[in-house]
Amino acid sequence: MEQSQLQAVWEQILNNMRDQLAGSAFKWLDPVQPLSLTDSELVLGTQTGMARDWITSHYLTILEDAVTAVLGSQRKITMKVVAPEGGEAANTEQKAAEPVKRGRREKENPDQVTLFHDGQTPAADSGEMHIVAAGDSSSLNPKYTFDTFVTGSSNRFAHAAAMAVAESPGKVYNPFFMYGGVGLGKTHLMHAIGNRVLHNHPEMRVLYVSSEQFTNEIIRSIQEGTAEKFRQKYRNIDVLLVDDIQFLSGKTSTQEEFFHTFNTLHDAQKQIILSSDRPPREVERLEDRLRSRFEWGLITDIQAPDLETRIAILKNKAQLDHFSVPNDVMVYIASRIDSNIRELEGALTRVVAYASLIKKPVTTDLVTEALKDVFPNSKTKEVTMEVIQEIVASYFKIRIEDLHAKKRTRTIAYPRQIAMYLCRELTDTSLPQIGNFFGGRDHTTVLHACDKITKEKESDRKLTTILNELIERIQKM
Ligand SMILES: Nc1ncnc2c1ncn2[C@@H]1O[C@H](COP(=O)(O)OP(=O)(O)OP(=O)(O)O)[C@@H](O)[C@H]1O
Repeated sequence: MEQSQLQAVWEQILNNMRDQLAGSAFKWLDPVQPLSLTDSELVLGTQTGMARDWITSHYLTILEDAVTAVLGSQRKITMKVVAPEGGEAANTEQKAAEPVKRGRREKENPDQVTLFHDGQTPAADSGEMHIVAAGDSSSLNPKYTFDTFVTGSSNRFAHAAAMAVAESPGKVYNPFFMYGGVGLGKTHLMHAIGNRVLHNHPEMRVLYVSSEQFTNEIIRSIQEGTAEKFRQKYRNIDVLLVDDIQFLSGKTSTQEEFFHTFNTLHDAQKQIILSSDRPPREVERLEDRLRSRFEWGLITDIQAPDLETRIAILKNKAQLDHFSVPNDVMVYIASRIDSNIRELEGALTRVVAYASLIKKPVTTDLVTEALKDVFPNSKTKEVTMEVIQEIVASYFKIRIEDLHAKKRTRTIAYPRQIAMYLCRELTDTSLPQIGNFFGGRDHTTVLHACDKITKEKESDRKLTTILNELIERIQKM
């Protein structure tokens, strides 16, 4: 398996564990390197024996479950100590004991972790400090940016509002509250805001925490009598991002503390960004004074993506992870997983890993095999240009021959362009092959049609609806 694929599989495994583990676990897990994967074993590398032993004794079961969930079957997990680049393993014992403590601030306050907006550790003397985050908070994921976020009608508004907030923190919508179902991109957008703010204002202090981490910190500060230190930290930041706020439900003392943090930051025109699986009014056992504050700024929802957006998300993922996956396979997966984007991406990773392990090309047949527990009764269907022409012709009430003919009237040319676009998007035929199939046209005509439809659908909602309807029908054939 190629290293980039292996890395993508490993990230999927990490993501799977993120749902179950506190952020502190990732101090240990994030530096782990995947070394090899076969159909029986996953070999992982740590930088020290201590990290290896800690992970084995604390996280092995969850790791094994995550591996099974992502790959569809069990693997033996072997952990090896490997020396980090440019260093000897023996020298790094100390470092790995505190794997993510880096940068200069740690010396001043051991409870703080210094994180860098590009996810890299700068040279020790560069002085480039961008963000100070809580000791057990997760770092901003450098991959979660606006550039890697695919928009469609389900999330366009949330995306635009998030961009506006990122460009003018504390000035436009405060607080900015996003809600939506599981795995629909709330965390991604929050990180994208944080990353953009740090890109524009490297001097700003941005803090991302889950509600669970926030609660744990409060409890610890109460137990350890360090409440003042906690307040200092939370009330001295420029952008506070709190994820999954619904978990504050019923936690009276956390809500009390959060209320004061909120007021201090808001009064100082610092940006507050919150996410939840439901709107503020539906979060149970939440104090009214907090609920009403959550409603002060802008509330926006993220819906489940439509089929076109799901396909676009998979294409984006395939490109980012250097997966070579035929279009019809992506359409096939996207048409079957219609709510959770995490699952959608997970399915793609699993298919690619499966194909690589059994050394077979990625086809819809292989998808059925790799994902048999995800879609138990599915049959393989191949999307062909014939099927696309048939569906498009019947939808626009024209004849299939019209799609081949030379006619250029809009009633014919427009459906023809849509049909060409769909052939390009849903099958793996080349531009000349499509041109040939549509009455011997030149490949530049096909290219023009594809570009035109791609551009128009950005602003034309009706066209997006038509395309979705057509893809649904094509899939049902
Ligand atoms: N529009 C999108 N474009 C690209 N990737 C996306 C998009 N929406 C979600 N994803 C990806 O899907 C995965 C799940 O998204 P994310 O973790 O942001 O969901 P969430 O809404 O925060 O879920 P949860 O409710 O479980 O916290 C991530 O890998 C994210 O990058």
